[in-house]
Amino acid sequence: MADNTISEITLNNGVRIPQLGFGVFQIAPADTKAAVLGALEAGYRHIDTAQMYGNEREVGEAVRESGLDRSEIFVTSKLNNNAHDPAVAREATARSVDALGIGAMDLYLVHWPMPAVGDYTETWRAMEKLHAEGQARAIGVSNFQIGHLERLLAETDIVPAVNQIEVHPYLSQVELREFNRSKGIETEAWSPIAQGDVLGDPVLTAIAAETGRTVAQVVLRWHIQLGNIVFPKSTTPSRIVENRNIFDFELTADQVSRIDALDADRRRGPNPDEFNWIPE
Ligand SMILES: NC(=O)C1=CN([C@@H]2O[C@H](COP(=O)(O)OP(=O)(O)OC[C@H]3O[C@@H](n4cnc5c(N)ncnc54)[C@H](OP(=O)(O)O)[C@@H]3O)[C@@H](O)[C@H]2O)C=CC1
Ligand SMILES: O=C(O)C(=O)[C@@H](O)[C@H](O)C(=O)CO
Repeated sequence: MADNTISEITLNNGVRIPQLGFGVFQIAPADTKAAVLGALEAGYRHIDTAQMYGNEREVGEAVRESGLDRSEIFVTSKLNNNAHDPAVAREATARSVDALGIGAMDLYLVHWPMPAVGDYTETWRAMEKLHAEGQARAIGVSNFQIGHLERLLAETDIVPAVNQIEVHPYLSQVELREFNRSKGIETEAWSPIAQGDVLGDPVLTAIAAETGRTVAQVVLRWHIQLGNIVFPKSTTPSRIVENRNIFDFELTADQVSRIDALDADRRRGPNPDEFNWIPE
């Protein structure tokens, strides 16, 4: 407990991923390199970006300029919603790999299933080919519901390594996380502190007082003990450090249960069954 080392999880193809990372959604390109360098300085070794975020180039610059060996940093990106077509997916992936400029991605995800727009099984077939060609060490999905996963598992070959979904104390996603687990798919939790929405909660505030930690640390620690992979976003240097320091304490089973009980099925982001937004 006391050494505060970030734990790792072994994905279903043997690739290892740090359980804590740093998310860069809504970090402007001009601010991204400094934020990622700050996170790497604080000890993070896992960065979560996406074509949609417009900051892959700056993430890559930070990785290259960090002084760390490329193999020490785990980088995830995501296929954008306008690329649900095998040929378009191939072009989009080439642009991502070029922008990042760090060789193969460690993990590459289909960002949203986009059920009314394209056929995500065709997109996944394209991802399988890109993986076989070495563009990414592991491939996975994001925002896939149980029905989407069942179809993928029935009609394609590679079981996604992860499913990156919205999870926080107000949306604990018990059923979907259990489904992921039963299929060997790791759950990645996006908006792990609900973009700050949970931070004033009285139950969480009480547990923070009991543990001598901040509410953000308590919530991130809850994710870690559930087995979720998390990558909180912050551009505040003190919070970047605070969020990293969650491996030197443990919540009791009772504290975990009290956080579990906060589930209210309340999303901050879109419902993946209905979200079919295509960026320009
Ligand atoms: N696959 C998908 O569809 C999605 C993926 N994601 C991924 O998940 C990552 C994290 O999710 P995100 O939506 O950014 O939300 P988070 O739950 O990580 O919350 C980020 C917000 O919380 C604030 N914050 C961070 N740490 C603290 C702290 N210790 N105390 C108080 N406030 C804090 C940040 O402010 P400040 O920066 O000012 O410090 C920011 O406003 C994204 O960056 C992205 O990588 C996110 C959404 C969708
Ligand atoms: O951050 C992401 O990864 C997202 O997909 C979100 O931005 C999502 O598209 C959204 O919040 C739309 O309102």
